Amino acid sequence: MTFIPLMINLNEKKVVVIGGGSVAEKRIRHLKESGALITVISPEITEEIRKDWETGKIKWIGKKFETADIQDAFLILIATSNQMVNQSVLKAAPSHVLVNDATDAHSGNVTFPASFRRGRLSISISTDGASPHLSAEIKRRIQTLFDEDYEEYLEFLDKSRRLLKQTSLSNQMRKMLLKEMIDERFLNKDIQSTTLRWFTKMVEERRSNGERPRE
Ligand SMILES: C[C@@]1(CC(=O)O)c2cc3[nH]c(cc4nc(cc5[nH]c(cc(n2)[C@H]1CCC(=O)O)[C@@](C)(CC(=O)O)[C@@H]5CCC(=O)O)C(CC(=O)O)=C4CCC(=O)O)c(CCC(=O)O)c3CC(=O)O
Ligand SMILES: NC(=O)C1=CN([C@@H]2O[C@H](COP(=O)(O)OP(=O)(O)OC[C@H]3O[C@@H](n4cnc5c(N)ncnc54)[C@H](O)[C@@H]3O)[C@@H](O)[C@H]2O)C=CC1
Repeated sequence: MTFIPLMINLNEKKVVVIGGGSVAEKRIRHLKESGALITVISPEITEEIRKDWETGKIKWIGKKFETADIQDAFLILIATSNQMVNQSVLKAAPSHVLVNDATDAHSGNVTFPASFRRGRLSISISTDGASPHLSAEIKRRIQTLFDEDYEEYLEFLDKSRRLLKQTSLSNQMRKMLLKEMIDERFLNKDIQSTTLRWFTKMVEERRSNGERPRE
């Protein structure tokens, strides 16, 4: 049995965080980007979590964990430093719910990798719980290989791909061009604009010939 990587859409999904310390804070910082509806269950919370609560970004219930807190959750994050509490959350979690245990990779069914984004490019590293430090170190090394220019490059690749779908080029030619653009010289913004102009022209020519665009 091994954990496999998945990307997840948490928009509007209920995420319940048990615990309000530094680990919970780190997770919440990350989760806020996802559009999840975050509820924190914890008698005490950090300054940063308190600010999120005061500004309405998250819900906080200032009490100890009880089974009823997690019954309608989509994802449960266990982040207290009390192993007895963590065990009782694990026991109470419905079997179909996603559970992350920050204190033990294998006791839940999802783990958090080290990750970073460059716009629509996202890169994640996991060590199956063996060494979070190594994940973080590998992330730092990979970050230097993919600089901020990748954000725009991804947008360029997306636009190009959409335009190419609307041209009358053969599938083979389209694939060849898409592959050709996976080259460092296309990180250059001038080359990007020239390429997009060329693709746009091909689409317009197709339209003016009265041909329907591809579906
Ligand atoms: C299972 C998992 C939790 C999950 O999935 O929720 C987990 C578990 C544990 N972490 C522990 C400790 C530390 N974790 C970090 C850092 C990170 N931990 C992250 C993920 C994960 N950590 C998941 C597995 C990821 C994988 O498989 O590689 C990262 C990658 C991502 C993130 O947290 O967002 C993030 C780096 C982010 C970045 O920089 O990018 C540091 C370093 C630091 O803080 O600087 C330390 C201290 C040094 C040390 O102990 O190694 C302990 C022991 C606690 C204790 O001793 O009390 C446990 C429990 C255990 O397993 O023992
Ligand atoms: N995944 C990771 O990256 C890391 C995980 N850890 C693990 O995460 C655990 C938590 O670490 P920290 O956040 O630093 O601990 P912490 O001590 O700062 O916070 C613990 C939180 O749990 C809350 N809590 C205690 N009893 C509770 C209960 N009955 N119900 C609800 N909330 C309760 C407290 O109010 C507090 O907010 C540690 O046990 C550690 O093993 C630690 C470092 C990194």
